[in-house]
Amino acid sequence: MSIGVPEESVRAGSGDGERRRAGFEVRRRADGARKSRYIDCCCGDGAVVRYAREVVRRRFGGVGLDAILLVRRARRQEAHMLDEDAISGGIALCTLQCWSGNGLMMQDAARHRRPPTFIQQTPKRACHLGPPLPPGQPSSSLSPPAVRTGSRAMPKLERLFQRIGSEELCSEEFARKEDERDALRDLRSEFVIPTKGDLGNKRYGPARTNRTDVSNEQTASDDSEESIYLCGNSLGLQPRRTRDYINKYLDTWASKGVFGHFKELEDGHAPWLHIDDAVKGPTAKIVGALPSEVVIMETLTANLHLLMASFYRPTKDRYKIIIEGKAFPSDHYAALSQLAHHDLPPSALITIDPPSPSSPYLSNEHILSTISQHAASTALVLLPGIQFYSGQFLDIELITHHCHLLGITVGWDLAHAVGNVPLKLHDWNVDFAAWCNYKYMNGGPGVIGGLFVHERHGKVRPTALPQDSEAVHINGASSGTSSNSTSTSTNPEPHYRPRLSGWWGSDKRSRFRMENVFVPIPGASGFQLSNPSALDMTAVQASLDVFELTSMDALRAKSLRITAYLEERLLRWSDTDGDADANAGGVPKPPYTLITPPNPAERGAQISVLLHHDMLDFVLEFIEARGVVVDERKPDVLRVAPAPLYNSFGDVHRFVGIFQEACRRALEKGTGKGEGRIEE
Ligand SMILES: Cc1ncc(COP(=O)(O)O)c(C=O)c1O
Ligand SMILES: Nc1ccccc1C(=O)C[C@H](N)C(=O)O
Repeated sequence: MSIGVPEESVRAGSGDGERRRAGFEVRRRADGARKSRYIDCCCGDGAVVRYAREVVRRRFGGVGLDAILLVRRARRQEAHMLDEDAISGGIALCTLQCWSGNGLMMQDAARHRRPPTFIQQTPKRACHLGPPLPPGQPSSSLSPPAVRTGSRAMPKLERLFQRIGSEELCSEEFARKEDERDALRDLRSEFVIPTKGDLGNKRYGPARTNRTDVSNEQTASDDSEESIYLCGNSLGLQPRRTRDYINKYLDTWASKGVFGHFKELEDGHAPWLHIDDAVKGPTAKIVGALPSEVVIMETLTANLHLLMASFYRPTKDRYKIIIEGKAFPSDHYAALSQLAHHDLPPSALITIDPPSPSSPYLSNEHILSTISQHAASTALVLLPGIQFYSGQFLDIELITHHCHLLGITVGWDLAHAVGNVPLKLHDWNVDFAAWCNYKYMNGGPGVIGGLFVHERHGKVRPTALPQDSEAVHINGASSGTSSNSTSTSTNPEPHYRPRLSGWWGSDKRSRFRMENVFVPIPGASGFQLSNPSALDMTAVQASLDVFELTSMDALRAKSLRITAYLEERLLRWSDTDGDADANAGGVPKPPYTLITPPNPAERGAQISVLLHHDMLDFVLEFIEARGVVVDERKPDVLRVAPAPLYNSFGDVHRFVGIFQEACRRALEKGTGKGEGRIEE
């Protein structure tokens, strides 16, 4: 076997009936399976296994491949089950994924003991990966398969509250008990929750609302009551400490002037000169990076451009950019304008489109096959970690790996993912990523953003001597495109990835010497341009300090629970006491559908609700008059996001009550008769 370690055959643990039927055999390394956490998992026997091994050996030389798992993708359930088994055993997997045209590849292989034809299947087209190679044939004749490393990122998770009867689930008592058992409930007090009155009036500070609701009835009973704020996916709430931190910043500026840049103050924050370093550690934890791989700077769209200036380097053969069809407009414009900047036509922008307008879900198969289809001419893939509209959490690890196998650089817009779902940007080998700090990060409207550059792209090497032939190519970038193109022993400039530069990206020790020699700080900091707004940095620091009170894992645990609760409550529409299944048995269906993936592993905190047509305006007005804050995406979608840092189960309970009442009133008024539409 290519991994070249002693092995012993073992049978799978739980759930191996299906494996046995499919001819699965699981092998573990004998040299301490627990310690090494490696597994070799092959399907079928004889020819199939030999073929798979041969493909892997030729293509990857066995290097870094610890396991092979042939997954029958046409039956997703089974693929999930297999991966989950492996995860529960704490096992790292590499996956060679193959699809069969008819979904029967594994069984055929097991029964007939013959090598299958590997087909990568998509809803639209199938592309052959080709038949098994005869020995000795060069591997370049194979199209690369999708390969996953590391543990499965997207297991199929259960619907947590499915079995609880509606009477119990929909009671106030249930929400209260959930809040009592919520280990993070005290974090809510770290935030300023606007009152209903605050939201309604036009002045600063609290005041009673004079607003009337759409049906001219009594509005919210008590203006001093906390609003139901489920809009952290757009603008997060203000941490209480933000005001204190900003006051300190103002005091420092008022009392120290320019010395505030340099002076260590008692009980103060980091001198402004070092404020970028002070926020690295906590940021790195949130996105799963090394501190040197992240920097807080500029804003999201600006950062995407800066990163593309470095990572999108089109050539005659490879010049396309692939984005998703429903990309956030700013990303779309950014990608298009990058093409124009390089004198390339708009047709070089390839979009991964949802299968149908009413179903925004992008399956891995669809994403990977679109990328594969354009691989030969693609330079860059730019995708969202979480899709802003549907709330779908993309499989960053899988897609990144797929792109890398095809020689494509891939960047991620993490606007809706950062602070929302656990990320492992370093381990997932992500090339670059950018995000904003005003959504789940709670840094304040339009506050400074952040970016990630993988360690391998941020290296800065000392000037090479001319005879050092390796040094003329750094991280795949030709020295001819870098500012330091003429490398000689007298040239003081180091080698680094080309970029658009500014003085704040240059080494702190020489930054103020004004010598006009750019010496990039290794890592992401070397991508900085200007001195950052200390006011913005202070706000981000306050929000990061709230995150420091917990961990992304703890937040995710709560998020999974509270979002599942929201989903389950929305699915129980019936006025009567039936449970969720009763809806299928003739009880009226709700006048809305949920377009966010039902698998909790494939979403963050947001549930997008597609209302029947023409209901949105009425529903929104009705719920806003009662102190609910969610956001709308015309024509028919409401996005509802319980942020685990500050939202309670009580919030969700109150929201669903008001929202469903609004829907009933809308139906009574005669709206909501047609199916809803999502953005065209
Ligand atoms: C996915 C996504 N990308 C880009 C942006 C634009 O961000 P900014 O205005 O901070 O550049 C946003 C939000 O506004 C967003 O949600
Ligand atoms: N920054 C804003 C300013 C005003 C209104 C909305 C935003 C948003 O951020 C929208 C968000 N990106 C979205 O997913 O819709």
